[in-house]
Amino acid sequence: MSIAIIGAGAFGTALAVALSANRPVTLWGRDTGWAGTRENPRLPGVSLPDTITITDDLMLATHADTLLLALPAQTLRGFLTSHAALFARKVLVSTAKGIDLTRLTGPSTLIAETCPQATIAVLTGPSFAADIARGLPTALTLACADATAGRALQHALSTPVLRLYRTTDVSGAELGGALKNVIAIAAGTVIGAGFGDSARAAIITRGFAEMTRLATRLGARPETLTGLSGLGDLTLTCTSAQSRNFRFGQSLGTRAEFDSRTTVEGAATARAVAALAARLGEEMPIAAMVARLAEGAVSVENAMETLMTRPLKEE
Ligand SMILES: NC(=O)C1=CN([C@@H]2O[C@H](COP(=O)(O)OP(=O)(O)OC[C@H]3O[C@@H](n4cnc5c(N)ncnc54)[C@H](O)[C@@H]3O)[C@@H](O)[C@H]2O)C=CC1
Ligand SMILES: O=C(CO)COP(=O)(O)O
Repeated sequence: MSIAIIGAGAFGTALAVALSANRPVTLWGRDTGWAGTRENPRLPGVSLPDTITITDDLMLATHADTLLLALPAQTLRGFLTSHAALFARKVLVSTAKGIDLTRLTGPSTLIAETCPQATIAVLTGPSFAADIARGLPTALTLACADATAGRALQHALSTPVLRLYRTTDVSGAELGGALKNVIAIAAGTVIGAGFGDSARAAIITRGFAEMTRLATRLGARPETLTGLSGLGDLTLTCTSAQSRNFRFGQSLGTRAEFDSRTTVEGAATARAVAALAARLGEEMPIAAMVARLAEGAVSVENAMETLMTRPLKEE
């Protein structure tokens, strides 16, 4: 199996470092002006080994048979549409955590729509780029509907410090990764606003209930949601200031400025979730509130009051 990573942001670069322990890896980025230094400014302090070929030549990168797509979720559809011919018969592994706002689908469906002959997989779970790049022990979910291809990917992408668990539930795995970002914004907001750790625990738990309700309605298996890609990543992202989604939430809570160039997948996904929930007639009060908070349509105090004064119900 030959591997290229498409997207030289923090996560693509971290994956390149981890996987280069097994074999040579190609890392493609649209802006690789930093390549001569062997240090990506998006992942400072990490020196890239010589076994990684850094390139901005997409033709060269797509010589590999297996391509890991490490682009932000809202850019994936446009990127795949523009370059579909290069990706047509590849094994495509998405690492994006989001729901596309225009199509209201996850990355695997975007890939299926643009590259119908590709083998599709999803790599997701609790894993900060900086942790992976430093070689810290990490466990992820590898989801592929084709069990044979999934098994081959699981073995090829595992290393002594990167342990992959396998599932055929692609939809469940990618929805867990997308939805946890929305709840992480809510958790960050609660902490930023000083509502306390008890309120955060409530947001995590009720947020997980929302995640499970929507994902299972969309065909996910409940046990996938309780795995690494769901509960695992939700736990990480709602409790660590390493998370950009959590920090964005904190900035809403404290009314501090936030660098708009930072990748925060949960804001767009919250809007996508609100639209999906309306279409399906599902109640997603926390996600709906995150969508309004991120747009500045409601104050943090009003958001919390609205959530706390909803009609009382069974758990
Ligand atoms: N950073 C992390 O710890 C983790 C990130 N992820 C996911 O990985 C995906 C990528 O995130 P990061 O690498 O962290 O983001 P990043 O913000 O560090 O990098 C994004 C990269 O995508 C490139 N890019 C953006 N639009 C593009 C386009 N239209 N064409 C080509 N390249 C484009 C940018 O130039 C940049 O190199 C996201 O979906 C994120 O949720 C998943 C697990 C962990
Ligand atoms: O998905 C992640 C960890 O698993 C990274 O989270 P952020 O995108 O919020 O930084």
